[in-house]
Amino acid sequence: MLSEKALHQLGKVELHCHLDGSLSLPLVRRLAQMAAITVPSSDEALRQLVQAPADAKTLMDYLRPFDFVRPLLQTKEALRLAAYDVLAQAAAENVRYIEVRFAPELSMDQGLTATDTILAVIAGLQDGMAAFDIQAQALICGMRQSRPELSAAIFQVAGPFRGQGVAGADFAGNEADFPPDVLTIASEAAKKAGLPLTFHAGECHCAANVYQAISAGATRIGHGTALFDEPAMVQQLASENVAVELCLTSNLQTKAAASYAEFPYPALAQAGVSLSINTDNRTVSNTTLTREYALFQEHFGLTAADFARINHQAADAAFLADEEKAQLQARLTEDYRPLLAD
Ligand SMILES: O=c1[nH]cnc2c1ncn2[C@@H]1O[C@H](CO)[C@@H](O)[C@H]1O
Ligand SMILES: [Zn+2]
Repeated sequence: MLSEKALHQLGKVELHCHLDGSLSLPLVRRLAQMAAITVPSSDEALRQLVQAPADAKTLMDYLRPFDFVRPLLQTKEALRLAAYDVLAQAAAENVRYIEVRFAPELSMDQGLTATDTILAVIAGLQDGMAAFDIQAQALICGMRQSRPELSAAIFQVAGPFRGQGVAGADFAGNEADFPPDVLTIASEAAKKAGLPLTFHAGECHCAANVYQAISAGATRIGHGTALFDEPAMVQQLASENVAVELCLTSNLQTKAAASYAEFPYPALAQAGVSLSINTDNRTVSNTTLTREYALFQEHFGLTAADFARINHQAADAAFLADEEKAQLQARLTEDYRPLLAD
């Protein structure tokens, strides 16, 4: 068993982390002040506003705290501080590389353009990379419930930033009512703009969405929870090298998985699917990446060798240029060498 401290010290790669779901409480207070929004003075009361409700029964219940956060992220300064804040948290738990995702359209209520939001987040990531031992890129989310034409336009604007701070594109939000095949215009636009695609899919007991996402060109799947009892599709992911971004705590909160026993990790690992372990939302899910590792150890028996394998798989699935990917792999090899020595 790895101790809490040993889990904390492991080098990590995180591919699925939402900016707006991962703001630290001190930053929430600071942003609220900047936006002249009154928030409760006790941390406990504030936490209730930014955390998924304990009685959430669906993804849509889980997403409620994002409505509270949205007005806090309407300026370039706020977005820049937010990106820095997430890197500070990730670097503190030895994340070597992270892709931080956000939806430009949710920060355009007060006049920012999509380009403004992207530049502000990139600037915050650069601040974080200068301050901490971490590499980072942004992933641009389209919101499924919005007009696909809006997501298409945002991806078009984001395309030129590929490799200059932007990693790729994603779709988040209401999956049950907006499956991948109603978003064709937007996924085509992402691909045309040169953005590799990951897709939240299989988070609403809807394995068909995973299939649709792959057909739409996704090379990674966010969650994939519904793959639990879909051996044929699991096999397809393995043979097509489609990577799955696992988000364990989040899946229990949204009821994407009814229990640990219904989480697809064992089936995916057994089939050799490329995996990563992720928080999804540090604040909304009230977790850390280290805590997720502890849960994987406790419930699925992962060892240092498993964490090494999964982090190398995550690095391989990262939307990074070959040279940067090789550097990241070398760093992970160094990180895990002392743990894997016989
Ligand atoms: O697990 C999730 N499933 C689907 N959408 C999500 C999840 N977590 C966050 N978001 C959505 O993504 C937006 C951009 O970051 C958030 O505002 C939230 O609405
Ligand atoms: Zn997510």
